Amino acid sequence: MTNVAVLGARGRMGKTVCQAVTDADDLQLVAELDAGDEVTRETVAGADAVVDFTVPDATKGNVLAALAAGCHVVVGTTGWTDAGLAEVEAAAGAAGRNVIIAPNFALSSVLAMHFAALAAPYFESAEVIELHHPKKLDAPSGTAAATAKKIAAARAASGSAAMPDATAADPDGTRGGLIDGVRVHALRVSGLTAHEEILLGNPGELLTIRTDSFDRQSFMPGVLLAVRKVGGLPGLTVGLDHVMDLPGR
Ligand SMILES: NC(=O)C1=CN([C@@H]2O[C@H](COP(=O)(O)OP(=O)(O)OC[C@H]3O[C@@H](n4cnc5c(N)ncnc54)[C@H](OP(=O)(O)O)[C@@H]3O)[C@@H](O)[C@H]2O)C=CC1
Ligand SMILES: O=C(O)C1=N[C@H](C(=O)O)C[C@H](O)C1
Repeated sequence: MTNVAVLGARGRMGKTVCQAVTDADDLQLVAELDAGDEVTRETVAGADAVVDFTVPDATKGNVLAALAAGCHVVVGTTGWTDAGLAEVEAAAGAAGRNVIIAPNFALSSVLAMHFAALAAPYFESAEVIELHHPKKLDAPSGTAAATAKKIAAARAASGSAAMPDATAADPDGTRGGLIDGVRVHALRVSGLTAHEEILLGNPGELLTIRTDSFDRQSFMPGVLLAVRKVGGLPGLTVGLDHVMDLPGR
């Protein structure tokens, strides 16, 4: 039996994770913590693994505290910087505990990112559109940022030329943000949950890769997989694709 503590337990994702852990035969929910609760050896109540779905401003502090409390950590919260990841990697090494951070635990989204990276070298244009519920705090989504970075890395590795774009003026920023040279567009619309579209184009053809999370249940198989695997993946792992060991990575 693996003991699990959930941080952000009163949030949209945290509540869903608490239920999924409770429903799993091999996992036991031992602590539900939220804003205002300290993360200590006592409050995590013997957890082997801590799951963090909180807010970008709090997640790094939570991860460092959970490592100090002797736990492995699985993180879904977005907003990570390279410096923050390096700090966590060092802390995990020092504590002898492991951390998995994934911008998206939905299998459809992990596969969409993977397919986009595989396809990117074959197209001259690539842009990312992410669509979310209006209560989301950060933009662009962590998933869209990761997607853009994977596309950019694949294009760089294959020596792709710069994308064609004749835009000479964009005073209102309607061409979207640029992440590693890839355009990213963020939509916030009531009724949506979490969605992403990746458009890859050549003269006369278009490949559209789309992923839709209609329900937060979609993230649970990935979260539980990470909880079950984190003890065996030394140090810091970023992205569920590494946990799933996808072919062609
Ligand atoms: N990786 C993935 O697959 C997914 C990632 N996410 C990401 O997960 C995060 C949470 O999303 P969501 O559940 O929708 O957000 P919510 O706002 O619904 O939940 C966040 C919860 O964390 C609490 N909280 C705030 N500060 C702290 C703290 N210091 N310690 C503990 N808890 C705290 C909040 O409390 P209060 O409201 O009182 O501030 C709230 O209950 C976001 O970054 C989101 O982008 C979301 C879905 C999937
Ligand atoms: O805030 C959300 O809802 C989501 N956040 C993650 C992100 O920023 O990529 C994952 C998913 O898109 C849902």
